[in-house]
Amino acid sequence: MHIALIGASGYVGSEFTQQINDRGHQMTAIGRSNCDVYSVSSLLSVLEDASPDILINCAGYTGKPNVDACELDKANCIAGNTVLPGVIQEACETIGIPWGHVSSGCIFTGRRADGNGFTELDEPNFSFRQNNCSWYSGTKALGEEVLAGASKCYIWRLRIPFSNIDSPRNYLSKVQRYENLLEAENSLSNLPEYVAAALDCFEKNVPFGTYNLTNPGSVATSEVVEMIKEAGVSDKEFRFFDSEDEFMAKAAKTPRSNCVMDSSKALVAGLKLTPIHDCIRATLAQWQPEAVASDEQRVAT
Ligand SMILES: NC(=O)C1=CN([C@@H]2O[C@H](COP(=O)(O)OP(=O)(O)OC[C@H]3O[C@@H](n4cnc5c(N)ncnc54)[C@H](OP(=O)(O)O)[C@@H]3O)[C@@H](O)[C@H]2O)C=CC1
Ligand SMILES: Cc1cn([C@H]2C[C@H](O)[C@@H](COP(=O)(O)OP(=O)(O)O[C@H]3O[C@@H](C)C(=O)[C@@H](O)[C@H]3O)O2)c(=O)[nH]c1=O
Repeated sequence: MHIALIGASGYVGSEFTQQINDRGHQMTAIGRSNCDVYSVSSLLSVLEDASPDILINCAGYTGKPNVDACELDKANCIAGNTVLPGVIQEACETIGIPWGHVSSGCIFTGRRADGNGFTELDEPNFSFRQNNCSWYSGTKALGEEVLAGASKCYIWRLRIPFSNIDSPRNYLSKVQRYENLLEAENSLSNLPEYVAAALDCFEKNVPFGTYNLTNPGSVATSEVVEMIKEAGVSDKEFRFFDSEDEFMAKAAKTPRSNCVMDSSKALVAGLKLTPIHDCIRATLAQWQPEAVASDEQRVAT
């Protein structure tokens, strides 16, 4: 299969690149360096030259080191997360290729009123419509609205990614590096499993639509800390904020989405996502501290 990948240079895009190569697919990377990605005609011209079978969009604006930074660059953020998916949709539909878009679970907060996790049928409750969200989350929710009714399109929701490779973007690293932690319950996505599930959608002819690609279940920050200690990955004295108010006052500029998601639609479709506690333990057992991590040592857990 020949895959056009938009956003290959990023954290999520690097994992897609690795797995696309590992699976023996051909790949054409498209980005701002070789295309005006906001122009349908420019994008079409690159796509017509390359003639891919499918397209994957993992470009977007996340803010660095975290979503607080999106509050300072709102135009770029809404361009990358809301406008860009619409341009890509138009281009893909014009040439009739299937495609997938990396969305985020950060368009939800908490749990559903019935206590269950949010499914793909639930309306985002952390969005501009609720007027309760960060700029980042608002733009991601709007990005999904832009794609409502898209044909031959997957929307894959990723949420707080982690892997065994220590890095500033990895949630398991963030937990070890933050001075103080917010106690919260979250569904999370193991990045290698997320990317494998996304690629499997095409290979297994999974029906198009939206999928919560989070590892089944949810986990509290304090449980993650216990697993890090049990695995011998860190013996740090972890400290917690007393409350969300203290977190907001001392460490954050904009509210965070902490939420529980239901991934049963993905599991029923045959996508592989390991239950969250098992997955975190397996990931920590293969932990590669940043200083020694390299391509050769990379293990897909
Ligand atoms: N990392 C995370 O925690 C999560 C990420 N996601 C989503 O995954 C996607 C990728 O995130 P991640 O890999 O972490 O981000 P990175 O910042 O690591 O990479 C972003 C990629 O998108 C491109 N890009 C950034 N801003 C724009 C823009 N305004 N217009 C066009 N292209 C842009 C960059 O290209 P260039 O080389 O040109 O700068 C780069 O390839 C995003 O859509 C994000 O919302 C979802 C949930 C969690
Ligand atoms: C800043 C900070 C966050 N946290 C917590 C809050 C939250 O539960 C968790 C993650 O918050 P961060 O600020 O690190 O990350 P944030 O930028 O909110 O992360 C998000 O990035 C975007 C791109 C997404 O789409 C999300 O899925 C998620 O990965 O860490 C602390 O415990 N202590 C801290 O000092």
